[in-house]
Amino acid sequence: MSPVIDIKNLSARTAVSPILRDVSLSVNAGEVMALVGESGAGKSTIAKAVLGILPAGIKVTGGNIFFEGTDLLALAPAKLRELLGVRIALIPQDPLTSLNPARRIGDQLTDGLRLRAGLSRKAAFDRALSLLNDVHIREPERVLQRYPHELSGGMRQRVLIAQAFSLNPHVIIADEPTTALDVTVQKQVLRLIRDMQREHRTTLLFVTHDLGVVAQICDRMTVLYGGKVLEQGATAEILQNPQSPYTRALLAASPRYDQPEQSLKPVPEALIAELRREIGM
Ligand SMILES: Nc1ncnc2c1ncn2[C@@H]1O[C@H](COP(=O)(O)OP(=O)(O)OP(=O)(O)O)[C@@H](O)[C@H]1O
Repeated sequence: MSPVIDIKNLSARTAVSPILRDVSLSVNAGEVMALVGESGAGKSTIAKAVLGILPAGIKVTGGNIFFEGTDLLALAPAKLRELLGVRIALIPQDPLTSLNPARRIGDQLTDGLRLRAGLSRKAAFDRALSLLNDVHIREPERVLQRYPHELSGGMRQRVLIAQAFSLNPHVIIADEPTTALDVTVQKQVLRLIRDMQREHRTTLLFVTHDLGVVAQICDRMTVLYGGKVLEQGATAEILQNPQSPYTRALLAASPRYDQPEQSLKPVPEALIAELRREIGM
């Protein structure tokens, strides 16, 4: 089986420093791949590179990002825009800033269905209603009339999950999709993403710093530090038997969702210093 996403030797840098160092990873159809690492590891940069939305200060200096065999980095911007939202969709980190505050939920949710899938206004609203039902939003008719600020954070994220799945994309990139939510809502939203992913058999690239989240929904994981891949493999295997000293330290530093009272050990500074020397940071 050929991978849906196949990143090969991707490097990127700012004017002053490397951000991604020879990153390779592949995600097979229907699989959930986690990008894991602490802040600054380069997780979001990889996600943005796939989506073609790298900030102006970061340039790709080498490598390829194949999506179903097509190198996204070699694609004309207009062709890339055709894929985004339709074949490749995003569940963003902050639902409030990702929705237009001045437009009703219904109008925002139906845009893609009308403009990209060619549905009539009526058909798009019917589909939006059914999508809101799928993400367990009560009274969907009323919610379609609301503005984003009238919804809770969890509701807004459900709307964005509905939007991400609305055009049956082959890949969804979820960039820390539960970080902005409070803990009980995080669990519900995570379960929703997992259920939707399984039902639609969508390939999912899941950016997170939370190993508890990885354990719950990701089939495989890629551990990053300083823009470099340190370890990659099946989640269960890595969590049970991490090969990289950094992954071991990251595990020791993470609260276990099944044993939250256990004391945590921060990643040792000596290990970070050694890693930075190895990577050449
Ligand atoms: N617009 C930018 N200009 C310059 N450097 C940037 C820019 N955005 C990110 N960086 C740098 O790129 C590196 C990787 O950042 P990135 O956001 O990909 O990490 P991350 O693993 O997603 O971390 P976080 O969880 O904090 O978002 C960091 O050193 C960051 O400071």
